[in-house]
This record gives sequence, C-alpha cells and structure tokens, in this order.
Amino acid sequence: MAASTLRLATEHRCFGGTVAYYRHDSEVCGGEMRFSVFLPPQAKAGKVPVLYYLSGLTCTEETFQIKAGAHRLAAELGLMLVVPDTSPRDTGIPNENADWEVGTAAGFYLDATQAPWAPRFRMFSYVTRELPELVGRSFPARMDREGIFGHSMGGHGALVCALRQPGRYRSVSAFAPISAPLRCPWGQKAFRTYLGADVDAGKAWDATELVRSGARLPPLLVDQGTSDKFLVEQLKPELLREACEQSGQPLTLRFQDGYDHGYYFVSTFMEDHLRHHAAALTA
Ligand SMILES: N[C@@H](CCC(=O)N[C@@H](CS)C(=O)NCC(=O)O)C(=O)O
Repeated sequence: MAASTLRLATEHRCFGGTVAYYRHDSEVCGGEMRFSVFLPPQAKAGKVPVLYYLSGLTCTEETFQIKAGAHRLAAELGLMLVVPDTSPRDTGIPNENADWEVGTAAGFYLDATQAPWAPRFRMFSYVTRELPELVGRSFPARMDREGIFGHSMGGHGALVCALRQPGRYRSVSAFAPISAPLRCPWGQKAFRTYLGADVDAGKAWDATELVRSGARLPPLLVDQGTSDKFLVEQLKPELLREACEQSGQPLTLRFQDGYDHGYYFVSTFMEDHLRHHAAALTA
C-alpha cells in the first residue's frame, strides 16, 4: 500500500477551531484506519503542539470528541488533539467482534505477535509511528512537542507508548488506566490472545513491569475514581504506585471520591490533564 492519503469523513467548526474525522489506508495495520483531530484556532497561524488521546475498550475515534469536554480549553491553550480508533475494524479475522474485551475496539495499543491478529493488530506501531508521520505531513503540527494521555485501556496505552520511547513525549497522563495488565483479567486475556502464553513477552507491554525494570516517564499524572466498578479487579493503580515508588518515578496519583469509570469522570478532570500537558508542551 502506498503512503496514506487522508479521506475526510466529516468536519465541524468547534470553539473557533475544527473537529474532523478521517479515514486512510494504513500500511502498518494493513487496512483502513480511522482517527479524529481537533485543530485549535492557533493552527490557522502556525504550528501547534500535538496531544494524542488513546481511548478505552468499546470506544471509537468519536467517543472522546463527543464526551470528554476538552475543546474549549484545548482551543484556549492551543493544543491539537489527535484521537485514533481503538483497533482496526472489519479485518475479516474470525470472531473479531465476538468479545468486547479482545478484537475490535480492544487493540490494547500493542503489536500482536500471534495468529490471526499479528498482521493487523499493530496499534503501537500505528499510534507511535504511522499516525504521527501522517499528522506531521497533513496538519500544522509541532512534531517536536508531543504529549500523550488516555483512559482505561488507553491510559495504559499512553503509559506504554511513553515508557517504550524514552524522551519522545514531553508530557504523559492517564484516567483510570489498566495499571498492570499481566495481573488483571482484561490484560491477561488480551496479552494471551495477542502475544501468546509467554509472560516475559507480556512484560515488555506492561506499564508496571516497565517502570519496575527502570523505564522512565515525564512526571506522571493519574486520576482514578473511587466508585469505578473496575478499580479493584482490573485497574489496580496501587501496583503502578508501588513500582513508581520503588524506582523513583514521579507520580501524582489522585483518588477522586465517588467518581465512576465513565466520561462523567473523565470530563470532570479533563481541565487538570490539559493544563498538565500544556505546561510541558507550550513552555
Ligand atoms: N462494556 C463494558 C464497559 C466498557 C467500558 O466501560 N468502556 C469504557 C472504557 S474501558 C468507556 O469509555 N466506554 C465508553 C463510554 O463510556 O462512552 C461493560 O459492559 O461494563
């Protein structure tokens, strides 16, 4: 497949900037991929920093744009927001839609090594290489000023993208991340499916294991709701905190009383996260 040509699906004026939805033929994922972009008003006059947002299980490239309430402040701060879909879709892989925890909308932002997923489910390479190249070619983006954040599966994805590429992102944060996928049912199932039974292979894609092994991030902000029904069984932020404490990784982990896992929680603390990123990206 030749270098991607963007296909604009829809475009909407928003807080003086635009939200637009794109599709393109991805070389890395071997088929069509979708993403959305918020361009702040400042992008009309020059290049702006790029903040990637990785969404959680069952989400699309649209979920953040319609539910996170980020545009007003991103417009003020002059941040471009780039939101990929959560996996390839309609790949023809048998049962790709059968289970919301693996397959469609559950790409886990890693590069699968196992059949039949390996040729298509390569979300790490997509999010860290092909998508940024496309963004840099297509939009007024300051590619020397990238930040990354996300929610749940995508919160973990943001941590891993940054941990595997030291120095790449100037700012990192997460809402209710799956903190230690090798030690929770969602992660164990996904890693077994995409990476096989070898636990050591999984360690290279597990944020807590990466921190424990000495990988470093910019000072990390994590928010977690105390009424999140996935907190105890799936998210386990205490394991990430323990690893950060042991290896001296700066972490601000905030437990937010009474908030659940959804976008009412995410949108409530979006301002703090955008300001956290802007402080590093626009300095
Ligand atoms: N389908 C799951 C929930 C999946 C879920 O909570 N997804 C989160 C990310 S992990 C999300 O953001 N969903 C979309 C939304 O809240 O709009 C269930 O039955 O409990």
